Amino acid sequence: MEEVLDVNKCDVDIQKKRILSKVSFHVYRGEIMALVGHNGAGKSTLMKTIIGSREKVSGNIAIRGYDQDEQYRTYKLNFTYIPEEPLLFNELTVYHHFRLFQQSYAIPEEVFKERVDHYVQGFELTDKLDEYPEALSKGMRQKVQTICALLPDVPILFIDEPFMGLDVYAGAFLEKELQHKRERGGSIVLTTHQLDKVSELADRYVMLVDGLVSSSGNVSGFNDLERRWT
Ligand SMILES: Nc1ncnc2c1ncn2[C@@H]1O[C@H](COP(=O)(O)OP(=O)(O)OP(=O)(O)O)[C@@H](O)[C@H]1O
Repeated sequence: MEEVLDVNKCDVDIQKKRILSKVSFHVYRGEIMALVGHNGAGKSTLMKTIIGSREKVSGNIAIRGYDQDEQYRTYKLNFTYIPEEPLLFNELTVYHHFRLFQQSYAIPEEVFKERVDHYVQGFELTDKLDEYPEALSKGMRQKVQTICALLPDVPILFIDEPFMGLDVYAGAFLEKELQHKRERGGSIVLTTHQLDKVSELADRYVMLVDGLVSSSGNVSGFNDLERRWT
């Protein structure tokens, strides 16, 4: 199996406190990996470290063999990220956000138009394309951020709490899109507190307890884990 993400013995400190300790795991091509754990276990910190917005003290991270420290420019073109809280630009319209992603990831015009149409309809944003973020609800901003991350065909997508803030219809649409992405060979790492989503959607899980990987494995064994965890 082809390894897409390799996280190797990562230590992360925040304000001199060790938040992640020797975290190691990998993600294969075409699989969905769920990061689970209690509040404060370190899931968001781990994601931020992988995408490069938080520094590690030691360890290595590579995506498709591109090292985060040595080859960051290529590394970052191999993933997209949906943060827990939408981070949009006040001075750009919804459509301009999509254009920005098109340019950053060199998406061909035809593909871009087709995908924007598809996602905007699926997420019910057709009448919002010319709006600025301040005129959108939080859920709508989350949808815009989600579409941006879905537009490029990157090998791996990181999503912090994908279903938080989305209505039932949008959540179901996103779930279907994530499954399509996986069928096309894409990999996804997501954090979630919704344990039903883990068994429904993910292939494997990594469980963090106080910044340490306490267990990992196939989701088929997750029901047992869930009994121990809750
Ligand atoms: N900016 C920060 N300053 C100080 N401490 C932080 C900061 N960000 C995270 N932490 C600490 O790091 C630890 C891990 O937090 P993190 O947000 O990664 O947890 P999480 O597993 O994502 O939690 P949740 O499920 O609540 O989202 C917590 O103890 C938290 O207090």
